[in-house]
Amino acid sequence: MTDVAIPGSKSLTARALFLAACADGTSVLHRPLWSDDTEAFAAGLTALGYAVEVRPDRCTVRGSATGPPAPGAEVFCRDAGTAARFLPTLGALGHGVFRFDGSEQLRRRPLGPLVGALAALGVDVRAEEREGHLPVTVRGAGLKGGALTLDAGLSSQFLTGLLLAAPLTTEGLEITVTDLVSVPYVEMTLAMMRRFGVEATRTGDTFTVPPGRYRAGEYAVEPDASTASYFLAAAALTGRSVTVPGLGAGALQGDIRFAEVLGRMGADIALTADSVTVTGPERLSGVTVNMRDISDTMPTLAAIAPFADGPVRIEDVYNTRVKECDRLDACATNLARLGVRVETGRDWIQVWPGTPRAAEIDCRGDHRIAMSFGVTGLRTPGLTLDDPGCVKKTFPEFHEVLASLVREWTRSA
Ligand SMILES: O=C(O)C1=C[C@@H](OP(=O)(O)O)[C@@H](O)[C@H](O)C1
Ligand SMILES: C=C(OP(=O)(O)O)C(=O)O
Repeated sequence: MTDVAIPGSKSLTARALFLAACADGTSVLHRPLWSDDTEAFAAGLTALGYAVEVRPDRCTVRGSATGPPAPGAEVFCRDAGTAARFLPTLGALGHGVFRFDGSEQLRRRPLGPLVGALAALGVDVRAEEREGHLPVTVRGAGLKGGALTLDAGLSSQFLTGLLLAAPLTTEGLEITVTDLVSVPYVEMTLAMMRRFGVEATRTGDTFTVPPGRYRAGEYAVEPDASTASYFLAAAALTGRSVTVPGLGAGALQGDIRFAEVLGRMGADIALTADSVTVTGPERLSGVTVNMRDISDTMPTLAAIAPFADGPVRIEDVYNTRVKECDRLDACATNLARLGVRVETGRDWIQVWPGTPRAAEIDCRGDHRIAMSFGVTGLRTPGLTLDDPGCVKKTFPEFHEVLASLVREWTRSA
């Protein structure tokens, strides 16, 4: 059995940074993730005037319960969806002109529902070039709050951005969603808000957040469950065992449920309060799985799917088409390059058993495509990635950690 140390959760780090920035007093975050996305998030907070002190294993944030201290800012979100969908709500709480922009990749991704929601709340918010996309300028004048409807069918991040900011509005927010994906991320948001002292409620499709004050404190970030999926998949694919310490039954991240999917494919799963272990079977079985709640792990499953003894079908993942790239298309195109039979529809992908042959993977600048097919490479001699460095978005050391896992397996064989 091999322990793999996984860096902190991107989603928990971003939420903890936001909440600490909005709390009264100074907060300390332990074991946050430092990667391109969370560095962009922290730099965004610094631009907004918050005092953020970054150390490798710890981060200190001095909060302001009355919105961003800066009288205006330019915030560059790089490739980070979290920064683009959470930080503009801070601009709306502030007083001044706040401009948000991102990489070409992030500019392509949808932002319309958040822009529309802020406008419905009376905020002066404008997309500069293309409706519903970065760059946007927010002229903050404090946020009164109120009731609104929101379409979160392309991304739950629009809802999370509004929920996190809601307690700092004068009247609170009542948000009714007409559609919602990635529900566990919203549950994570509500749990984190509670951890920082604010109770939001959900009744059916309506989320209600009263005005309130976040409490500063200490917060320890769990290892990232989406990152863990590559190492759990590696164990499932090779018949080996991997344990991820620090990530167990009490995890706040929905992506821990990827282990259950591997269990349905015949892997042995041991979940304790604070660890998960996957042991691969002789041969994986085919499976049909709805991944609407855990769609960041869709590429992980698609990339090991050819090695199952029957078809693997992944359903209800339309919104993976508007992530760092069109992930359904990227998975299908790369599997086809490897000589594997694959078919996709609007919101699904099906992969048939096959023996992948050597090919170069077109990563499309997407860390999850690179990491997922990096795992395929464990059983595909000659597989290469055209852009291995794109893993820096969430796990700059991915390739070294995977290689050292393989070295350890070889030593113990
Ligand atoms: O709120 C979050 O931290 C995230 C929500 C999910 O996005 P969508 O809601 O767009 O699916 C997920 O894919 C992303 O990696 C992180
Ligand atoms: C979709 C992702 O990131 P984000 O939306 O936070 O940019 C991801 O990490 O897979």
